[in-house]
Amino acid sequence: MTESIRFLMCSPDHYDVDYVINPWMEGNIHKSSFDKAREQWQNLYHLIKDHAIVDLVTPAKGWPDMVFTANAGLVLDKTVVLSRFYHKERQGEEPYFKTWFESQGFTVHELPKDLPFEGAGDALFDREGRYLWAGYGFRSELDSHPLIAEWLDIEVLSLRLMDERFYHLDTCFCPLKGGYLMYYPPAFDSYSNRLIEMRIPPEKRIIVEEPDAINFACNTVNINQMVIMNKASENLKARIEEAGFTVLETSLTEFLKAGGAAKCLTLRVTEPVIVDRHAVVKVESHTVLMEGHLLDAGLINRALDLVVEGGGSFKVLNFNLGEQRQSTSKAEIKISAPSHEVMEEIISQLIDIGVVSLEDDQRDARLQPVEQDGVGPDDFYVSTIYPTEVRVDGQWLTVQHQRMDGAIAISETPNGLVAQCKILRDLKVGERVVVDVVGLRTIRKTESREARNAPQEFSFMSAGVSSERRVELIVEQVAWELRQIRDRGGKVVVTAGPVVIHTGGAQHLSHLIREGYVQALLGGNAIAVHDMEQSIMGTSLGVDMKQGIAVKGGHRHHLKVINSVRRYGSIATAVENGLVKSGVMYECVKNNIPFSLAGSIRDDGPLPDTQMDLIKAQEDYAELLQGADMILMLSSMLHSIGVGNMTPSGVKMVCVDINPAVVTKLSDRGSVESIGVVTDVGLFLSLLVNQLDKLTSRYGVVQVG
Ligand SMILES: NC(=O)c1ccc[n+]([C@@H]2O[C@H](COP(=O)([O-])OP(=O)(O)OC[C@H]3O[C@@H](n4cnc5c(N)ncnc54)[C@H](O)[C@@H]3O)[C@@H](O)[C@H]2O)c1
Ligand SMILES: NC(=[NH2+])NCCC[C@H](N)C(=O)O
Repeated sequence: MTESIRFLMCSPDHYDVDYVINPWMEGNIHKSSFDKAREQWQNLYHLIKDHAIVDLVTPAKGWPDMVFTANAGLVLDKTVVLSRFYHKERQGEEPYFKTWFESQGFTVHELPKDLPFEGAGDALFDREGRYLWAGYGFRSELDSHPLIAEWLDIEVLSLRLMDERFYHLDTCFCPLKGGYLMYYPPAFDSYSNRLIEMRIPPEKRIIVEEPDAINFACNTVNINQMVIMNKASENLKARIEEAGFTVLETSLTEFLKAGGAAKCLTLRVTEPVIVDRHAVVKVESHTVLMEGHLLDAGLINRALDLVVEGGGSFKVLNFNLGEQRQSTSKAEIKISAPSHEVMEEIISQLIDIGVVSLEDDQRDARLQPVEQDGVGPDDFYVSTIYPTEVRVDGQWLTVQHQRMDGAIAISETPNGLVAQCKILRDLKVGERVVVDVVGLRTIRKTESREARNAPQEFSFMSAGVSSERRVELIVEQVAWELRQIRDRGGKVVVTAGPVVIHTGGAQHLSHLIREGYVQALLGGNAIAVHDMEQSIMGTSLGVDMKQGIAVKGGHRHHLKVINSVRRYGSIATAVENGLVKSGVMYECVKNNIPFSLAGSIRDDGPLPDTQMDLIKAQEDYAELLQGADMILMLSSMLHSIGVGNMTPSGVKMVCVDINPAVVTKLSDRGSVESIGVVTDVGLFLSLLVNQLDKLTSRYGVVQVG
């Protein structure tokens, strides 16, 4: 017997599966056998007793899970951090464990009431005593880790649990003597896995596979070179033995029904104490403010989900609920993350949805100089579509040329500091670029309840993909908007792919251009080629547009068209000389509508107007997009995504595509102004033109094209 090692156990007099608080208990209510449980517990008790001292705490009636003493608290030396159970089903165990610890002369630390932490079930010492691994995600809150680090004066490494079957750290993670670690990696998020790999060298990692993990192989009691567990496969046993341990199996099936096994049934009350240790904790906290229709627009849910999905945790410090339909709510939320890196990622996503960091009222943004033209600092802040402000030298600057996926560059000008969004290639030495996420805020329009809720006639719908039956309603809305924009002299930009022509949409798009509904056209080589092919030869990609059948030799038509237009030197000259007599390109030229054709690797020809210098093409696109009120994106994934990336929020975007995935990608920018329509583009355009004609005649201004 090793005198210096002691464990605390609790006999299963009142043990049963009485309720469900973890997936193992489901379907097992009152299914464990009392006699068998007692026998299994006795076997474990004697096995441990042969090698260590076992103390017993008196079981209390009505608290069936009290057998799992690992959850009593976390002990180091003569100090204990008492558990604060997450579920009320176990909270009644707390006073019994507290009394026991006090009777044994421990100094007992108690966490605040609303800060769950489930003791040694969720916190495991490295067996060399160097640091503490602490789990969070299901039963214990990340915010408990800094307090534990302080009280036990030890470095805490936070690990996030992801699989609810492994809801306590000790169900999937077991540090062993000699710096070994037996664990089941898929139970953790990638950040935690990296942290583990940084601390434990590969030769000391004993990876447990799922079949062993679900037999609670990681839930092991380690006494020197011995490991006691419910069950292990031959393969796992061999690997553990290779590391120098003896494996003792003892069946604990009745306790598995409650979600526990060997380690859960014990609490080690003598832990190796390293004298030279210090409290270190990487957990960071940050207080943020949210304002708006937090409940009815679902903003608070989105924010809290982002925090949790990002690996952080939160505490709502204040919530001021707006009392009336039009009033907004306000919430102050404390966010915690296991490291600065994780915090940065979470905050940057929260900034995107308009959350304001409270500390940032006092903090300037962090800037780093551009050291090479066209290259940003490593962790530059990636811009979004939302209007952004950045705090430099104590003043908030509005970022100019807002766009997605750029960097924010600060330059000194004779008129003072200027902040602007720049794509990486445009960064210049002499500018400074925002890194990290401090000193930044985005300005979000308060979304009204109505905009977020079910679509109403003539109100622009919230972001989301429409179902087929809503297409007509959307067409009505788009038609209404197009008319409004035209009447007030606004700007509509169309980006379109060749499918518009193949689906018979050319005549409708031509109509829109002729009627003044389009102020710029963006596309590629193909739309122009197929449109002019239809105009000159009556086919589109060799298919007769009237009869819908392929014409003999038709596959060469578009090349002939390209060749003819090349002879004229430009589309405009070809139109002026009567080669092209109708269609989309014809209307553009005739109505002085600027267009930009961006080249691609698959282009035939190309047409003389197709810009094969892609940087120049992007600049042309950006210029034509300036000041747009609405962008109609018609069946071109390539050009639509390109356009989406350079457009700030506030511009209405309508994306029409037959593929829901494309529509979702484009319309899901989180802004109310984007709308997706999953339908055939030819059909959409024909409905749109019809509706516009109806609207126009309703106003008594019938215009004949
Ligand atoms: N001959 C040529 O030079 C030639 C030919 C084809 C494409 N290209 C070039 O290739 C690039 C990409 O072309 P793209 O824009 O056609 O391709 P793309 O793949 O980017 O987009 C086509 C989109 O149309 C959608 N679509 C298909 N049928 C539809 C329908 N009936 N209704 C609505 N949506 C429908 C698809 O889901 C897809 O998202 C462009 O630059 C283009 O100019 C050149
Ligand atoms: N340390 C452990 N993993 N303990 C297992 C506890 C089981 C108990 N039924 C619970 O869900 O809380």
